Amino acid sequence: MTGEQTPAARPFLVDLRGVVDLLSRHIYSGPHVFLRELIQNGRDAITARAEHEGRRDASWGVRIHPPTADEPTLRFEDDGVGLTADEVGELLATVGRSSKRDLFDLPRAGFLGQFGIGLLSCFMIADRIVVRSRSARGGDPVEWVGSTDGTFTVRVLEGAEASGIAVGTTVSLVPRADEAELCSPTSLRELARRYAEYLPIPILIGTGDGSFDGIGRPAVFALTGEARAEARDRIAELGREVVGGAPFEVIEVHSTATDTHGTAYVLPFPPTPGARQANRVYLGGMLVDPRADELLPDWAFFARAVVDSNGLRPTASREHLIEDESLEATRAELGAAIRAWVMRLAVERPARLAEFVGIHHLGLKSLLLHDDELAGFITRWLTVETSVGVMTIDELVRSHPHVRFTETVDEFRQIAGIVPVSRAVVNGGYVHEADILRRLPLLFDGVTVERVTVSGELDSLDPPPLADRAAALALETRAGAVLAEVGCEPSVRRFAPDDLASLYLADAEVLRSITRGAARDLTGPLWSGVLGRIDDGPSRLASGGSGEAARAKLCLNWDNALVRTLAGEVDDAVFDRTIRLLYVQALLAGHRPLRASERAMLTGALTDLVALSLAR
Ligand SMILES: Nc1ncnc2c1ncn2[C@@H]1O[C@H](COP(=O)(O)OP(=O)(O)OP(=O)(O)O)[C@@H](O)[C@H]1O
Repeated sequence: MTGEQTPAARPFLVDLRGVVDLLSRHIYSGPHVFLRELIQNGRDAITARAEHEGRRDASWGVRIHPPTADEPTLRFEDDGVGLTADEVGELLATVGRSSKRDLFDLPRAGFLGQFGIGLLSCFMIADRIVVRSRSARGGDPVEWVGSTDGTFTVRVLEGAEASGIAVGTTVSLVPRADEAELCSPTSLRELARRYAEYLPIPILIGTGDGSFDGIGRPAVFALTGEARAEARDRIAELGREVVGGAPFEVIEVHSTATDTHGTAYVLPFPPTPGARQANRVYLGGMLVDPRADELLPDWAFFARAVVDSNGLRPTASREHLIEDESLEATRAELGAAIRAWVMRLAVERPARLAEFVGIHHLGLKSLLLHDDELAGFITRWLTVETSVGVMTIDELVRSHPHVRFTETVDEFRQIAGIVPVSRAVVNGGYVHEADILRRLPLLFDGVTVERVTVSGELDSLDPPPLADRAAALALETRAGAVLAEVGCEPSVRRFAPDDLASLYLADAEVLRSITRGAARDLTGPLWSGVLGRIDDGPSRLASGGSGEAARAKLCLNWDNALVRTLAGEVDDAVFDRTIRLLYVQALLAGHRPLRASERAMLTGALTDLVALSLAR
């Protein structure tokens, strides 16, 4: 027999310093979380004691004694179940061991801890942790001392040392000098309040003169039923704190899937673009994430929720939620509550809904494109700009069931001035607007939509009467010769009002081409080459070049007296200068920036006209 031996299995060794470093640098957001972990252990120990004794004493709580000048030790006492000598050895000294997991290694309901690393966070502020504990299960009290070098001692306390130690646990730490500030009474109070103000057990902080301050307040945001109705004002008051002003609305939200209860506050102002949702999440009354943006659906960008849950799961740092099925189900249920509020508002208080839409219209517009159900009742309350004034979509589809809209603001500006009331046009140029308008036939019975263009509208304007056609054509030809140098084509039409002599009209693509032309004049050779190639491409359009169909138009109003005069016997020089002036005037009226050549044209035409009149 060769006697091959199986090597003996040996346990992993853990370098505690490495683990503490891992915790402080990569898991927890900073050393301050040690207090949260201690409060959480105290709270869990009280839950375990209540389970063990079959009763809960309302006075069981935690007491925090900040270090003082005479006593540099921070003491943290709880009235929980305590630990026996065996438990101390097993639970405190084994990284990752927790009494809060069940037979199947799942987190036990009712307990906040689960990972078995929380106590180690105390090493982020102190080199030694001293735990003295007396178990509710009986036996002598015990002392466990752990050090950052990875060693620990356990001893049973007897006689005088044991007397005066009640059931519960005291953790003592001497903060390192660099963490002393963190352990000042003010800082401890602030931290305890941040993490545990809603924990339903007494949490007391020593003031240094033997007295204690309590930090608790009821979690009004999570109340339900009658208690919620009674706490209405306090819930609204909390909303001011959460949203930074009186909330537009306070909505009760809950998820039965995860035993989550809370309140969603509707922002009274539009959130800044790109702002995170920042919802506050408590688990069992303890703060987990003050800025959770995954709690509500994206579309609920206008709400900020504060919730307490017994079913959502935290990451090991306890600073975020795990993105799992529970969170997904919760998000869906909370979203449904907010959606139901919007629906109720639509039915019961339409004016209030209109106000809400007015505040959040920009965000709502993007949301409506993805959410048909919401779109069904929100869309009608959105307002749009039309050639006959601002109106809600509801008013629009009633008065103009055939909705005509422009794709850009520029086109709208050009068209709005000439279309008759019966052919009103909607400005679809603002963000998401055209997309929403295109969907109107899906949302409203009998509604049709049409995208209008400048050239299409121009074509629909009346031509001069038959008897005047020849004169009008002659005017077009004569004006065309003057305007050729600016790449613009005259077109004689009739439109109201008749005191408007001319209009500058150009389709979106023509305007883009003109802008590129202006940029070419200003930029260096590289860019002007690139911009030039765009215009020389297959979709070649004219700003000063050829491209018949796509040239800008100077639309001359045949009903205007000056235009009619120009169609008569007019001296060449006067005709030329007047057409130039009408062109520049139309550009200015259309809010088009003047190019250098157009500025020169304006000055030149005026100077010449003055000179001509002086010469006569
Ligand atoms: N104050 C206490 N009273 C009684 N038992 C305690 C106390 N503090 C810690 N323990 C015991 O020590 C174990 C380890 O505690 P630790 O804080 O490291 O992890 P945890 O609370 O179980 O989990 P988590 O890392 O999620 O906080 C606990 O499971 C608990 O059994």
